[in-house]
Amino acid sequence: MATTWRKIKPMGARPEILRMAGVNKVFNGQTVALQGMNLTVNEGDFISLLGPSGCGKSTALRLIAGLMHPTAGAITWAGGQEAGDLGVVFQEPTLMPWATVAHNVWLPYRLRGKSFVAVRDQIRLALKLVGLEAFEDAYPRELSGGMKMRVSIARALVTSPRLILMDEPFAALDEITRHKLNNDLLELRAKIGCTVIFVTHSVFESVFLSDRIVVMAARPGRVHRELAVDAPYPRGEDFRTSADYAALCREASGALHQAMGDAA
Ligand SMILES: Nc1ncnc2c1ncn2[C@@H]1O[C@H](COP(=O)(O)OP(=O)(O)OP(=O)(O)O)[C@@H](O)[C@H]1O
Repeated sequence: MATTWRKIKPMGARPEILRMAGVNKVFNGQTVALQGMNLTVNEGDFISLLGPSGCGKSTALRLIAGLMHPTAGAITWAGGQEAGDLGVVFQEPTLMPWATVAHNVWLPYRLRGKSFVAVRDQIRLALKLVGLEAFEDAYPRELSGGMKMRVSIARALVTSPRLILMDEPFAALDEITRHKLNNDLLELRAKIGCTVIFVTHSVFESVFLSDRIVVMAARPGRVHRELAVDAPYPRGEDFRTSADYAALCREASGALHQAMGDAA
């Protein structure tokens, strides 16, 4: 993993890294999960995909991850995609119970044929970034839910990916742990300048984390509206309890209700 991190540029100066253009996804010839989805991702963006259940948020992530192909349209990486360009964090930490924390974080490199010893420093660095450097020899069963999720995040960022996809990673955690991990994720982003697409149902979480919120509508799944969250980072408890945050949440909530009304 890189030891010199990317710096997050101001919104207007971020180079494009990925583009979805006119993407449709139809399952079994009948379920139109996405129709005409357009999205441009720029380096350093923190984008939330916010929308009602079934609007195609996970489908969009799975398409970007290359786990399936669009029925129509194109997903293009600027400069082409290379191994290690993508890190993925799912709602469940999906750790191998028989392997130590360090061996779990090794997985993306192992799949590329790199020995544990060759990437040990990168693994240690990734664990340090998520505050688990003292747990490299622990097994998943010895960790709390929040710690398991941190291991999953370390595994996603160990290759210094250009883009990290997170599919409702904190949805199963209690409120306090979720807030803590939201704070830590922003700190992490400030340190390493990663680009994130984050799927959530939570207006509050999307406003707290993102600089762009893509509100999606269902039936068929599509982008309803994009909102810029024009609040400076770093964001912490002061932001979470501010009038600006409340106003931004009201705006995002209004857009979400409109999107759900559109779909009704
Ligand atoms: N493999 C599949 N086969 C058939 N239909 C699918 C498949 N995956 C998703 N769908 C359908 O596509 C639509 C979009 O699903 P998707 O999981 O992307 O929505 P979502 O916005 O992520 O929902 P949620 O917030 O509940 O996770 C839904 O109608 C879903 O039933």
